Amino acid sequence: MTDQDTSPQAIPDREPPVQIAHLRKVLGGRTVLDDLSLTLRPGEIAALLGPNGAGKTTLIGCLLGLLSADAGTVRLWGEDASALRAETRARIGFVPQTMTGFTWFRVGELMAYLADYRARPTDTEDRTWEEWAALDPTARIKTLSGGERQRLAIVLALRFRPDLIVLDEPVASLDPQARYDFMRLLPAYARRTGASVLISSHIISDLQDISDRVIMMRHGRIMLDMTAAEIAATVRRLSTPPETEWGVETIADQGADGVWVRGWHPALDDAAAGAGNILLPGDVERLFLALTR
Ligand SMILES: Nc1ncnc2c1ncn2[C@@H]1O[C@H](COP(=O)(O)OP(=O)(O)OP(=O)(O)O)[C@@H](O)[C@H]1O
Repeated sequence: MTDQDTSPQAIPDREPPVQIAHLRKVLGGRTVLDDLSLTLRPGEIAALLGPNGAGKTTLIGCLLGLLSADAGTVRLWGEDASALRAETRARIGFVPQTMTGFTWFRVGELMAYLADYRARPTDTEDRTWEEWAALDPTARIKTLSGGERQRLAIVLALRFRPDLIVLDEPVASLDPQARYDFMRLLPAYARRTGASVLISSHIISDLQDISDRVIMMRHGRIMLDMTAAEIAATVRRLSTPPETEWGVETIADQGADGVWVRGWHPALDDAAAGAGNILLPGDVERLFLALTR
């Protein structure tokens, strides 16, 4: 990697990489995404969390223009996601949940084939992902294990130095060492290249460490969209229902286990404890479990 920006898009973008407004998607007669709005800013790393069936993959499909919106708009750098120019499409690196196809290729052949096919040159100086993946270039793709295919999908998506990286559960089949290394390399790489990242995963502890922002979905809607720091500072679990004058909003009621609130100020901690509350600081994993129960 050189410090010089070798990407063809050195001019700052006027529009955000992702801008979704009032998106609705119906699949099989069911509303799977419902009035969903989301903006991703340049260089931001956003974690997309949600239980099975929440709509994460559908949202990613709409974002990439693979699925059409039934209502609302999806724009990438100001362009309609369903009609992106080839140059704009080449700015996106997408890692799908599972990589299918291309089974007859060898690893090295597929890399070369896709490098020719893309409207953007491969970053040949930066071997971050090739080194991380440690794949045999002569191996046939049909012989790769699930985790090796996942590594390949990551290399194929990222070696073009994308400006927008979209990852749909990229680590599910990686071994612990590969996952650990990936979760350290990804934010460093994004910071270095200025890429924006949207990453979905069920492994919350991974995401909370690397993301600037946590987006929690359920039933096709965004339930919470905050930075991890905001969650730590302004979200608490109280053991008793909050006093109204504290000016907080209840976001999840766990009955005997207490109430999650947002809009908290750390200066209230002592007063709340003095009133007999057992306070739990905002924590992404516990909050997710409370919101999606
Ligand atoms: N083609 C389809 N026809 C009907 N329903 C669909 C279709 N594709 C997805 N769905 C439904 O849409 C909902 C959202 O699915 P989606 O794959 O987006 O969820 P997800 O949040 O990615 O889940 P997971 O964590 O399990 O990957 C699910 O209830 C799913 O059954």
